[in-house]
Amino acid sequence: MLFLTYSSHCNYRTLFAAGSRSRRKQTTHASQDDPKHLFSFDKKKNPVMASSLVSKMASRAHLSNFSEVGRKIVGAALNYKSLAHDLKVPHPAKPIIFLKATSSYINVGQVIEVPKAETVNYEVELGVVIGKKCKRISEANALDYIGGYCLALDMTNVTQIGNAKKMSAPWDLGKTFDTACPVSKFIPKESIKNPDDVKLWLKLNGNVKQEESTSDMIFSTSQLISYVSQFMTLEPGDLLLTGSPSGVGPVRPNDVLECGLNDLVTMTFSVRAVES
Ligand SMILES: O=C(O)/C=C/C(=O)CC(=O)C(=O)O
Repeated sequence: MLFLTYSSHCNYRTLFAAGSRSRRKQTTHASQDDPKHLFSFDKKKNPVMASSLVSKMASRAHLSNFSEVGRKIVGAALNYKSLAHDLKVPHPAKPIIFLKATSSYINVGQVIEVPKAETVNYEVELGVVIGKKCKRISEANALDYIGGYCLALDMTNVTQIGNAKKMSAPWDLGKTFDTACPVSKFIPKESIKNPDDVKLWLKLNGNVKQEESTSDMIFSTSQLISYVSQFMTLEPGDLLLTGSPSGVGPVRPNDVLECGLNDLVTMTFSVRAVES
């Protein structure tokens, strides 16, 4: 059970237990949330501090479940200079934004499904988990609204996107099929000092296919958050996929994808065929 704001009914023990369970599963950053450290003040003498602490813990527990509680996944396409160079396309003048349904999330242990007669590409990406509700925020303030991060794969059905392009139709069927958004555990915001300078890599069956720093992004993390927030309210738990560097390519049944972000997280997913 989670309490998002402090109230007279708030039960520190229950709330702490929720946060603690979540941390055990999701992170190794025990020291900063060590209960002894967090509770080394007198709650009766410091009610404001207690209230703020409870909110902070509730918020962390909530965000660490972003793939269950988030209401949208917003993607940025063609956001790496290296990919634009590979594809021989100009840099977009404004971010190219698409949505993925949250039903496309899968977590480690689940399998990516690929229709037998269609081509699905892997795309490794930095995912930004929104921490606070925001609407029409400036680039200067955008990083304040980040709650944390994850490593993500923006699995993309290029057969469907090709069909959509021919009809000038939206890309949805190529971006938001079931299993199209494999994600890692939640990475606390403090673990990444600068989201515009983290290293992403991906191996397909043990061979490196993608390896790039987010410093190659065309639009920075703050530019993307600010831009998206001009059009839609971003809410806690929403995920922003920041685009994929060069080296994207197709997966086949029984392939194994392994990817990583700095030395913070790695994740592995396998691929299976399903009927088209
Ligand atoms: O043009 C296509 O067929 C597909 C493009 C993408 O999937 C682009 C991205 O999503 C990206 O660059 O991250």
